[in-house]
Amino acid sequence: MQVTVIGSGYVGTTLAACLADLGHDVTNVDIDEEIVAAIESGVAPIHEAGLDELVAEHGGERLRATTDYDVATRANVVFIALPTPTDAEGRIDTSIITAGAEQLGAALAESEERPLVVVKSTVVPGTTENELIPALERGSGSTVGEAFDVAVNPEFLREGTAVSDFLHPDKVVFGAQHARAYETLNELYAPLFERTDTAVVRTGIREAEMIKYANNAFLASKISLINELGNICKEFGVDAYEVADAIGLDDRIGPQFLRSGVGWGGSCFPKDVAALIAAARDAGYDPELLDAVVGVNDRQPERLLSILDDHVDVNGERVAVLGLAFKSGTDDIRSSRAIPTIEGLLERGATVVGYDPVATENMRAEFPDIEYASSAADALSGATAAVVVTDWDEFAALDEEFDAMARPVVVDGRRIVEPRAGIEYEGLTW
Ligand SMILES: NC(=O)C1=CN([C@@H]2O[C@H](COP(=O)(O)OP(=O)(O)OC[C@H]3O[C@@H](n4cnc5c(N)ncnc54)[C@H](O)[C@@H]3O)[C@@H](O)[C@H]2O)C=CC1
Ligand SMILES: O=C(O)[C@H]1O[C@H](OP(=O)(O)OP(=O)(O)OC[C@H]2O[C@@H](n3ccc(=O)[nH]c3=O)[C@H](O)[C@@H]2O)[C@H](O)[C@@H](O)[C@@H]1O
Repeated sequence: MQVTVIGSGYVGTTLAACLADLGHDVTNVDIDEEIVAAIESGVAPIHEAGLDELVAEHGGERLRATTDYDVATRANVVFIALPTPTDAEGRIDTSIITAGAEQLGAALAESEERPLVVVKSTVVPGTTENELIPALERGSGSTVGEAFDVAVNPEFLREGTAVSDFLHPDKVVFGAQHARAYETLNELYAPLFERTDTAVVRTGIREAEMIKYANNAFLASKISLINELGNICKEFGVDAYEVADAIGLDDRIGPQFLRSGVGWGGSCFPKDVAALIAAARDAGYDPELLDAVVGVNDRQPERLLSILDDHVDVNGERVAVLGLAFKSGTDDIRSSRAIPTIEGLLERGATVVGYDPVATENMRAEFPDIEYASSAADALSGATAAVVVTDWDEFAALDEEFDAMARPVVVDGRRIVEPRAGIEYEGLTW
């Protein structure tokens, strides 16, 4: 099929490269000319395992990129994978996606086919019907069902494992109003369904929008709950990871997302939980539990630092921050727990030296004035303390590197460093 993907960030690029790999002809549209040039020349514009290979194989051929929305006139399916950030009050900010939908509508006015426009971005229930369809109609001067159809197909991939998650999903969700839209999505995903046993959920547009928020809210809540339990464990001298291993054996709980520590960050949990809270409140419901989920998460970096305070006064001391990305496997630092951790250290008068295998340049834009090391060993050398914020595998292998510290205080926010003789080690929830 001919596919256009509007927006070529973490989701749009992964989606386009994977659809090209499944045999479709795909074009990414982005306003960023560097991203477009990268894809055209077969280079992945973001760091994602497996993406380099797919973009190298298909870029410039079955996978194209352009800044021109008019390419959508040739498409059977057009995905919208534009950002849906939150505003200062935590509400979803639909300005980018609405403007994109209107621009897409204008391009679709020239369309020969009746393409299916698929909302991939995460949007609060009602957004597609109340804002995106009207924007497409304004742009095209036509109505839904006449010039184009609309569906919602939320994305559940995780950064760091985006390609593998997309190609091996637990489920795909098709939200639509008409059989024709389900059929088109089915045809598009058919090569994937042939390879994997995937649950397909056919539902309405609002339900599909809500399923995405419910999924993220549930996962964020699960982590905050294990963090709350972990904080209590710590007070009793109990190892929260032993407790998590045991409760995870209960099928009703399950073993995933039970790693307690410095909390959840990233481009989605923080903004999506905030947007759901704001939308619920606007609708007249007070989401007390979700407020607490955010509250527990906000507290974890400060708890990490207060454990550090118990070991050492960091004022005037060099402190290594191991890990800057919001999780391992990505260079994304959006809402990384490293940010409040660095802020807290700077407030305490510490000299901060950060290290991350891939996210340093992104963090440099956020904190241009701290020092960045090119290896964990360099970061630790001469440091009075180290805090671990991201669960990169390489931190598990650190050993004699700690010997070069001025004082080997290590506070681990991710249960990744191997405690050993000679270091003053303490974990956040164990
Ligand atoms: N990052 C993730 O892991 C996931 C994100 N999502 C959702 O997917 C959507 C996109 O997220 P990301 O890919 O992370 O965003 P992103 O910020 O990585 O990428 C967005 C891209 O859109 C481009 N763009 C901005 N305005 C544009 C316009 N008017 N026309 C064309 N391109 C434009 C930007 O240059 C950028 O390349 C959001 O709604 C997000 O909540 C859903 C599941 C996973
Ligand atoms: O909507 C989105 O953007 C995506 O958000 C998350 O994916 P992502 O944020 O990429 O990464 P996760 O693996 O979920 O990790 C999120 C945060 O939770 C933290 N986490 C995760 C698991 C855990 O047990 N403990 C924990 O603290 C991670 O360190 C990270 O900071 C969801 O897992 C995806 O399903 C969803 O598509």
